[in-house]
Amino acid sequence: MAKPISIEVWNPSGKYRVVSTKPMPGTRWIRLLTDQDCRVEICTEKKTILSVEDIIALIGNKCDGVIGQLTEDWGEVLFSALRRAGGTAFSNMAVGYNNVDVNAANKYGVAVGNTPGVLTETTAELAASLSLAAARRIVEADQFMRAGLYDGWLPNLFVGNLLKGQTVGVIGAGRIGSAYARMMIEGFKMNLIYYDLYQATRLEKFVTAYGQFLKANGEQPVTWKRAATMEDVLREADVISLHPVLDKTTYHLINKERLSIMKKDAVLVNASRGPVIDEAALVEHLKLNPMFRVGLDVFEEEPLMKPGLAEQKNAVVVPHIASASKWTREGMATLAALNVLGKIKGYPVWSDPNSIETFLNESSQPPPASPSIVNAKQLGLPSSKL
Ligand SMILES: NC(=O)C1=CN([C@@H]2O[C@H](COP(=O)(O)OP(=O)(O)OC[C@H]3O[C@@H](n4cnc5c(N)ncnc54)[C@H](O)[C@@H]3O)[C@@H](O)[C@H]2O)C=CC1
Ligand SMILES: O=C(O)C(=O)CO
Repeated sequence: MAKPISIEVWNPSGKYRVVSTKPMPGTRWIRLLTDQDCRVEICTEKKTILSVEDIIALIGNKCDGVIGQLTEDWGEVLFSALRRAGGTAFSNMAVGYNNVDVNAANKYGVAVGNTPGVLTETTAELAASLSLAAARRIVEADQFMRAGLYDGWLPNLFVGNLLKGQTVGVIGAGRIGSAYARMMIEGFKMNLIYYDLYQATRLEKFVTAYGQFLKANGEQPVTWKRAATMEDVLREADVISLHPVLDKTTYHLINKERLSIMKKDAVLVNASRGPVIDEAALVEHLKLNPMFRVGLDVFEEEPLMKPGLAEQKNAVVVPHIASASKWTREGMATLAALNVLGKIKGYPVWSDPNSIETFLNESSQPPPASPSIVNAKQLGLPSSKL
């Protein structure tokens, strides 16, 4: 017999059963659910990544909705199990939902929520941190200090790259890519080149206005360019940060060939999804080009790194923590819980998933709506007029 899964239960007499596959930061998300007659069951298993079988056991025979994680494989098997248990609501505690088969969810009439907006700045700040850490060799220098190797200032010690006046390249200039671009432009007076399927009009206007401000102050103005091809970004930029969604069009977007056209001393940052880079090709490139540096938050086969990556001094690696600020993680939990609650209660879907502040305001009741349901149209869910 399978070992029972350990859980923590809130409001045992609640009418609706909502399962969270992981403990999540804060308590507001729990309160919002229990106040609305939900029994909340939180999986407290020590195991980091739950299997499909573990989640089927959690869903059980009666489950109205599940809050899940980006490490879980939400496809046909789980959505059919959820539907059999009477459930129609699922939310990822993440903005990216490449772990979710939305077609399967549609087939079983399950709403799929995600958590955009609340993590935009936090994620962009981590991408900016990785850019700086890689450009200025901060991790290498830290290790050198701790190893007791510092025996005095030297003209050639840990020389890195100056950002001011250089070009920042952004691939995927959506919410996070645009926020990152602004940080690098405003903070370090970098010029912008970006590639996206859509024009980033607000970002372009910001750079134009900031350039005019600098010029009026007698400083060198910053500039922007929307690249016709991704290769243009790779050839021209000194620091390149990847922020697209992961789908068929972005899988191995950065491969051996594209790495070879980048500047030999470029900095490449990835805080989107690991498979956007062919990581084995990247390891080879790092070995052959010691001046080329990367900052990685995500990996092709998490939690693993491809062989050789950990040994490369020109790589800064952190464990998928880009959205890990307290405010953001509590906000993600709140949005995910409200996505599930909204569907269970038959609330409409918030009409602008980018404007979620009202759901995050702790001193007021959130509006009766699901903040962000990605398959609302396919399921014919009503849109909130609030
Ligand atoms: N490392 C982490 O902890 C985090 C990672 N993410 C990842 O970042 C991604 C982006 O998040 P947001 O900015 O909120 O999403 P978004 O939807 O606002 O931006 C994504 C952009 O990528 C563009 N894009 C799509 N296909 C493309 C292609 N083939 N070439 C170039 N651009 C393309 C889209 O047009 C869009 O502008 C998420 O999907 C998620 O995978 C998000 C948050 C935290
Ligand atoms: O939200 C996401 O997509 C993440 O990767 C975690 O914040």
